[in-house]
Amino acid sequence: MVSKSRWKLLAMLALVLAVMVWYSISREDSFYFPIPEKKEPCLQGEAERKASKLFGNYSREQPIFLQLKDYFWVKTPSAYELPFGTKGSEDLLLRVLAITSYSIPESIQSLKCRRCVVVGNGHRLRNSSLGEAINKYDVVIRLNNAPVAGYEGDVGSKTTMRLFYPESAHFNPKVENNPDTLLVLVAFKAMDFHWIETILSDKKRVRKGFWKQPPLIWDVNPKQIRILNPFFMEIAADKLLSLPMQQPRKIKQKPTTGLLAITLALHLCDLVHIAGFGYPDAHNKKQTIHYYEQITLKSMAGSGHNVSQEALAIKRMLEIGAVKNLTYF
Ligand SMILES: CC(=O)N[C@H]1[C@H]([C@H](O)[C@H](O)CO)O[C@](OP(=O)(O)OC[C@H]2O[C@@H](n3ccc(N)nc3=O)[C@H](O)[C@@H]2O)(C(=O)O)C[C@@H]1O
Ligand SMILES: CO[C@@H]1[C@H](O)[C@@H](O)[C@H](O[C@H]2[C@H](O)[C@@H](NC(C)=O)[C@H](OCc3ccccc3)O[C@@H]2CO)O[C@@H]1CO
Repeated sequence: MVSKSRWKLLAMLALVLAVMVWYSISREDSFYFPIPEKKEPCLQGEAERKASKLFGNYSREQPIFLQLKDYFWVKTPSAYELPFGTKGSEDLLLRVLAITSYSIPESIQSLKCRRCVVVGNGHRLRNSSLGEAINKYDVVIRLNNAPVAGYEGDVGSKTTMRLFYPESAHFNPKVENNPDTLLVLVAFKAMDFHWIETILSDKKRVRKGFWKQPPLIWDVNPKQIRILNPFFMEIAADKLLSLPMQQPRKIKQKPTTGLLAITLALHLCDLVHIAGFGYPDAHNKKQTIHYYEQITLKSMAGSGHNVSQEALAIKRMLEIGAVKNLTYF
């Protein structure tokens, strides 16, 4: 016969177990009883296979970031000037790569299947509550000076990479990035290389030559800096937007940083999701375009972007399943 005290002990144990189960479920992180996280299935090479329909068979050998070691081995110099190539900016670039020349971190390189999300700066992210979902991707790519502080619920807080140029660099990079965020410089003109050189080697800053004043003091760890291979700009411009690579006009046509980031993600990742992409239609003069500030399409006059052409390119990517959209389009 089981004694009364044994029954009591069993009842106590059952109660403790029940509390543990309840606590685990209510915490959602399943500390006691791990439930496998329901992540999107990731198929190795899937993004590349789908993207080849858009890009054709372009070289997958191209490095994501420019590094001194690759640069010296380049047999044929770049055919295009910035932002589509490095022609004419070689000396400046070499000086930059002598200071900062790092590759993809092992934590990304070693992933068997890379799930990536590109977070555009569009207003569609406002009140989206996508923050938690965004933080779950292996690689979160953000753009320009888009903030996370105060918007975590909608846009998340993880930032694996942030693409930027001097005029779009956040003045307070430590607040809006993680300590290991890769700050990826997209160079549009030779002065952009010069700016990063002056920042990293603390040389005399130059104020002229920018269309908007970039930070003069920029508190970042040089190990976080990467220089994006202009090849991706060439691919986005040529294959997605059919832009001419040599443009004589003053306002040169170029892809937006977001379209560039999607192009890069299709090269780097196995699964590519996007969020926060899509502009209001051209007649909508009052709709604010960003999730973090009140500006309209008018602010983009003179930018050299063709947002309707880009929308078509993104729609095509969605149709063939190369990317999936977390917001509406
Ligand atoms: C005034 C101006 O030059 N605005 C440009 C701004 C500005 O320089 C930076 O925000 C820094 O202040 O940068 C751009 O882009 P921006 O920083 O606005 O947005 C980043 C990317 O998100 C996508 N986007 C944004 C808003 C929206 N409603 N729909 C979207 O799809 C786009 O793909 C966009 O690239 C840029 O770099 O491309 C493009 C904008 O033209
Ligand atoms: C991805 O492009 C970035 C951004 O989205 C564009 O709006 C911006 O366009 C600027 C353009 O690059 C500038 N051209 C040059 C040669 O610098 C243009 O310059 C006109 C100008 C010059 C001096 C003072 C004010 C304006 O300004 C455009 C913005 O209005 O380019 C970004 C990448 O740099």
